Amino acid sequence: MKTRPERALVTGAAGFVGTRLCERLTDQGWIVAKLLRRRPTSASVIDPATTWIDGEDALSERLAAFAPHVIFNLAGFSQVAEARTNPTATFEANVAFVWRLLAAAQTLPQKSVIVQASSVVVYDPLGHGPMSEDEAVRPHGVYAASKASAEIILRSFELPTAVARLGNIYGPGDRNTARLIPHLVAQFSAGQNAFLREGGAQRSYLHVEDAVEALCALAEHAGKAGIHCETFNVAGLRPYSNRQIAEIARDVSGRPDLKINVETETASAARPISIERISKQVGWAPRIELRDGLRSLFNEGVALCA
Ligand SMILES: Cc1cn([C@H]2C[C@H](O)[C@@H](COP(=O)(O)OP(=O)(O)O[C@H]3O[C@H](C)C(=O)[C@H](O)[C@H]3O)O2)c(=O)[nH]c1=O
Repeated sequence: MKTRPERALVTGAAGFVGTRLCERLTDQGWIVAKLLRRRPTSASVIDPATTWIDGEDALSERLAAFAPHVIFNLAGFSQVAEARTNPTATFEANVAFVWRLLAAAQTLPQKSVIVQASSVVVYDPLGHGPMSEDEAVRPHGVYAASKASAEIILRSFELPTAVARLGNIYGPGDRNTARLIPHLVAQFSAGQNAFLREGGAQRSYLHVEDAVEALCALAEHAGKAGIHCETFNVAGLRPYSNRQIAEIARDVSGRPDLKINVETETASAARPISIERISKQVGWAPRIELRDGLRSLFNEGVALCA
């Protein structure tokens, strides 16, 4: 722990990764302010000094009063399908909000470090070889375009910034069964078969604890003198097909009798995500192996279907 606690603003603080990040920062002695899209239903969780609701207060004034050392921007739509059906709201949350946040941050006398949650979806899914940060971005679809647009904005402001291009994050606390792993855990825990829309699609999964470690390491890295805007892939070591993920999840669930129903099985090219840059420059690497991470979801009795 640092001798003098630092101040962090976390946007998207009520989300899956945001919640874990806030816990981790608080545990490490940081003073954390949370920016939420909407007021939580339980009024008791609101601490007006450190919980801000987007749209209720002038952002610049709040920022000036709190003077965060680091702003972790995790706000916005994080689901591909949801973004596709809500393009205007996605633009507002994933693109316009970034502009407003940076415009406010730019006015601070002491520049905050910005850590932005972007996504590996900015890469061309049909490209070849490992996805590396040197590759030109080629977003397909509304969600990917919103993430790529935010990156352009971040590069255009003169603030110390680290962009984390996150792979698929999983772990305790993700109760959104519209994502593959929560769907599998909910189904197998309830003794039900699983359904895959596409068996062959490949993704590099990363445990939320590893993701949070990476975000904190990037904050420290971006705080070093002379850094403007740098981009880093943050993902698991190798891609797995949806079918492989489902088979591992079924294996560790202890229910080998359950079925994995697959709608289509197009073989898709595996695009591993290179994490060489963050390993070499920041010294981060994932620690939790996928099978262990999935097993702990079942062992901890995470009732995702509750
Ligand atoms: C829920 C569900 C999903 N799937 C398939 C659809 C995809 O081929 C794959 C993964 O889907 P999921 O929605 O879990 O994740 P992505 O669409 O890759 O998006 C996620 O990872 C990226 C990097 C982000 O940036 C997004 O923020 C994040 O939500 O499983 C099924 O086949 N059946 C199901 O019931």
